[in-house]
Amino acid sequence: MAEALRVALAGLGTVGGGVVKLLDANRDLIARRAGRPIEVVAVSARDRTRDRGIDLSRFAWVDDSSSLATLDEVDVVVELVGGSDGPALTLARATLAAGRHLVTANKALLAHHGLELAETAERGSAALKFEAAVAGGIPVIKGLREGAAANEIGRVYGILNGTCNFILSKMEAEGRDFAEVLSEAQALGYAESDPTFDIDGIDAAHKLSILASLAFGSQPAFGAVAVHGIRHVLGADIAEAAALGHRVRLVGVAEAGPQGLFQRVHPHLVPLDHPLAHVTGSTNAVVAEGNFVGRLLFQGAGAGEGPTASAVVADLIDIARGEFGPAFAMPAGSLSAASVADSGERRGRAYLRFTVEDRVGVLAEIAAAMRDAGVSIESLIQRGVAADGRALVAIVTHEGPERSVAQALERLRGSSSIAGQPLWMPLLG
Ligand SMILES: NC(=O)c1ccc[n+]([C@@H]2O[C@H](COP(=O)([O-])OP(=O)(O)OC[C@H]3O[C@@H](n4cnc5c(N)ncnc54)[C@H](O)[C@@H]3O)[C@@H](O)[C@H]2O)c1
Ligand SMILES: N[C@@H](CCO)C(=O)O
Ligand code: NA
Repeated sequence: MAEALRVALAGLGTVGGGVVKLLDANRDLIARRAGRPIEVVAVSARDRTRDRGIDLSRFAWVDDSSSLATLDEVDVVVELVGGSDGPALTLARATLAAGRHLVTANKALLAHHGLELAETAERGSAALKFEAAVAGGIPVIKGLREGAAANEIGRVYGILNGTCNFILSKMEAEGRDFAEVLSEAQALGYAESDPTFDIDGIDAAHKLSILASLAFGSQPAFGAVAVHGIRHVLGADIAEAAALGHRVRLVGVAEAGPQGLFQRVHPHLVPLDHPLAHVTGSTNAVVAEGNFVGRLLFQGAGAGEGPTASAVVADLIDIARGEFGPAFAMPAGSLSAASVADSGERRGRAYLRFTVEDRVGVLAEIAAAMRDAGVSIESLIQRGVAADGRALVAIVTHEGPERSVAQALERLRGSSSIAGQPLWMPLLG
């Protein structure tokens, strides 16, 4: 058998520990499939003494992770530290600049620096691989980059954050509000080190920018994605959505349109006859629409030790086989700049929810604002009066431009009849 592929591993947390365990458990099978053994030779993490349930004495230990990039006996560096900058970026740059291959699960790093890293990788004929970065164990990077490579993609969208999907599913199943469910989601171990990245849609936006790059040949650019999280979704919104035959899901959508590429992460109302409505708990799912292949659905575990390690090691097997090309499906110099999302011209149906004072004229005021902005109302429900004397008004609009809905909301801003911020959610079409 050929010489081993020698791996240096930075980060021994959930994913890094999983990679060591997987390489141990499936050692022989991986060697047969890869045509050569894959061996970890050096590791780096913050705490050398922590018990991780794995024997680290067989690996060289390095305190400064960036020095893994230039260790003599290393072919590939696996970056599982996390963070868009700091030690992860330093290590990624140093590894690729040294002409070494890099595998990473770090979507934040790629969303912010993917273009630069892809250019450096190409200059050094090195691989830059990141299957674990989007939807964890689901082979969606391979699916788009290889499986669907012959297609023009019209739209790619999906549930890209397990933490949010877990929270929304729990709120739905148990009729509870966001704040009550949040701590349970954090205990799952899927949350980012800064959990606001999950809840505010940032993690999903990182992943969406990577998917968009693969699907549309755009430069990965976090700043081009419009981002809204699930913080303001109430249990009552989920109940109204259910009454309307929908479920609330945080969906990232990247779509080619007349104004260029549009990328947005936003809670959506998803109709019950759509597969994404049936994705529950921490599961992820991605849909890609190709002009020859049709609709593809990728679904599975988007996070966790085993599934994420499975994706990291799949990348190592590709490298061991010598199977890799440009990081983002075409040479970095051919990727086009991503246009910044402008939703104004988009058309669709929308859900709007207002918390209102229960008094004469409130509904008329809301209806007038809709009329004046040219928004056509499909249905309107006013629900109950709470102890504080407030009621909930939920509206679904007919299809129309998003700009008109934004104008209606603008007209209502500052109204003394409306408490707090109204919530707007598109219906997934
Ligand atoms: N946990 C998941 O389910 C999951 C899924 C997909 C992608 N990811 C991504 O994988 C990466 C790792 O995530 P995780 O959940 O394993 O994180 P984690 O916090 O469990 O582990 C991070 C590891 O990095 C080490 N570390 C921190 N600073 C370091 C430094 N300067 N040098 C060397 N090591 C350092 C820590 O000691 C720890 O071992 C992140 O980019 C994350 O977004 C995680
Ligand atoms: N925090 C992420 C981990 C996987 O990338 C999630 O909840 O989906
Ligand atoms: Na993946």
